[in-house]
Amino acid sequence: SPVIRLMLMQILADAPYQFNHRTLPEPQYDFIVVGAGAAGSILAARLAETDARVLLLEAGGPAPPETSVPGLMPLTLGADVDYHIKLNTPPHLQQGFQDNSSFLNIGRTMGGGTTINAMIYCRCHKLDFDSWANQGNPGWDFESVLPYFKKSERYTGIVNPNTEKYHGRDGPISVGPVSFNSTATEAFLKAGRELGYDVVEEVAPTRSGFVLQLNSIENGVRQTTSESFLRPIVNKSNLFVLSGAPVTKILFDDNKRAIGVEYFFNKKHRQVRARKEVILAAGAVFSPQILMLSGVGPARHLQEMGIKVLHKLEGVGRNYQDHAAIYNLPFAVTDGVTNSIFDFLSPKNLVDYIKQKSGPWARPFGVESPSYVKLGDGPLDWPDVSVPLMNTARSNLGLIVAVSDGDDLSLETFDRLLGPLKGRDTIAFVPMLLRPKSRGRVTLKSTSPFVQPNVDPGFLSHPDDEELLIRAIRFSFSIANTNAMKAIGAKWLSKPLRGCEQHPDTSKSYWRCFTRQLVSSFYHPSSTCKMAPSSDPMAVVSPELKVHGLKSLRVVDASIMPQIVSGNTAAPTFMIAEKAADLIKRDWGYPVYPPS
Ligand SMILES: Cc1cc2nc3c(=O)[nH]c(=O)nc-3n(C[C@H](O)[C@H](O)[C@H](O)COP(=O)(O)OP(=O)(O)OC[C@H]3O[C@@H](n4cnc5c(N)ncnc54)[C@H](O)[C@@H]3O)c2cc1C
Repeated sequence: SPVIRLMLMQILADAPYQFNHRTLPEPQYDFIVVGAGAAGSILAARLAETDARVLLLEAGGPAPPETSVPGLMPLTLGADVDYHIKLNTPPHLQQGFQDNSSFLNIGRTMGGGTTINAMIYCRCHKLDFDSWANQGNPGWDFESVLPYFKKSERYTGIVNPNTEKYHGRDGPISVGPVSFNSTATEAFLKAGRELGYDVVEEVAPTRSGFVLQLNSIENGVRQTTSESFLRPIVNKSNLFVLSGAPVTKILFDDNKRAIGVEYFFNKKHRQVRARKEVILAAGAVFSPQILMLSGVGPARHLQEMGIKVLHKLEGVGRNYQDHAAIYNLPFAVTDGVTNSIFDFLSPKNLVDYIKQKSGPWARPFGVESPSYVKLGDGPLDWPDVSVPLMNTARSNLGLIVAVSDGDDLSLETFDRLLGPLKGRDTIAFVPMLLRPKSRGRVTLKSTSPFVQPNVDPGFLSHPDDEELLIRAIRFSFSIANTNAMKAIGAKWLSKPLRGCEQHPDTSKSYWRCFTRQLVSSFYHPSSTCKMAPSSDPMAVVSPELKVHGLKSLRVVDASIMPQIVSGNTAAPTFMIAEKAADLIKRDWGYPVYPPS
């Protein structure tokens, strides 16, 4: 509520900057960046290092104060800073959710996903990027992109001679190890060793095993790309940031050159011109929506929608990938070994946070430690499954999540899965696929830019994905059955899901039924504007991120990933923006200082 937000603004010295302007943008800029999310905020800031004039347009409003507090992350889900898109899934899937489908959360505010996400800083695997390069994208192999990962990072952890060369120490985004591990997390890492896995550093290029997590948090305050990159340069005269200004269309001349955009601000449609380039950074759902609304995309779909085809590009909105996950595999644990909802409600902990930025409010909410393992077939040592430990499961959290409308399980499923754990300390595993073979699609629902597009995530449409997710569930149970986890009392108490009772308890057919009912998003939509050479029928952008067949238009965000990375998508998106900034500067003759 506005009153609570006002109170928080008074209490929190580090509330996000408001980026308010009293004037409207000028009629023309050199570069127009669409979307101030993970990628857009970085890109606009880097372009403004030159003397070019840069306009950054963001659909959402300023980041509200609660977003700066790591422990309050669940409050943002389903709130006004979240697009909260109901997924389109076939009727045999997701029956465990309200109305048979779950939500996809996407940030709609300054900083985009970085303002509402779980702040996990993940470098992913060397082979992710080598495989991008092998698909015809020179310059995107691991060795070439590593400097761009390091460029945005300000690592605050101690020096480790084995991994120091993979860290950046001078970038704008503060990254550090989790400030506190619960007893449950210690047990989880021990369980990994018991199962024969190493405990490894997140930035190791071939990381495989149980991982010590890194977070983008500094002194108890969330680090977003808008706070880290834009706030320090708000007074630069060549950068104009406008929030609350959704772009509705790209404007083209007769030569298919992007010459500006149409946007909506203060109840009016307006136009602004770009002298050099328009750059879409609206994320994997909205960059394809804007392209399609502008007549760029799959011809038949555009015609069906009554949109004049300016340029046929079959790949726009296709090739959609997300880390399909079972969000909640909850286990009861001994009281006190994990974070509890009551820690958040204690007045002492609130005062600690306000005074010293310490305590549970200062910690990343939820995931403290992931594991990356290979459970599928294939010759390479390239993990295909991740099972993170959530140190506070939803049963414990029922209260908060229900208030924020973020929990979308049906009441019946909630009751069977989490009911038996009510009032107990719990942990949950989140088994997920790192490189799903299924592909989904973003299509238009309406020609209105204010109607969210359809998102069909394609979950389990490839049969191998279902098999692997079942293996991932079983792997979660092997973790729970280790001595280390038994020592903290890990116990499966959930009742069989309705509709799955006919299958013998914990049999493969039971888990198949369970998987189909509960598969959902891990909030990592990507790959809908695939970077690939034009010979690839799904290609949307070139390795320079220029939209094929059009001029002066690029896409720079998570949508360009040819294949989703094997881990959380924010840090790879920072890298994409850092690299794109240099590609653009070089093209226009601005000085480029290659990162070390
Ligand atoms: C709940 C949640 C938890 C997550 N947890 C993690 C995590 O812990 N670690 C991690 O690495 N990743 C995490 N992610 C994913 C990560 O945040 C995203 O992958 C990342 O933000 C994608 O960056 P992007 O630049 O492609 O898009 P976004 O960050 O989504 O930015 C796109 C921006 O464009 C704006 N926009 C959209 N349409 C328009 C328009 N028409 N005009 C103008 N602006 C527009 C949006 O409002 C948004 O601000 C999480 C995501 C969510 C939602």
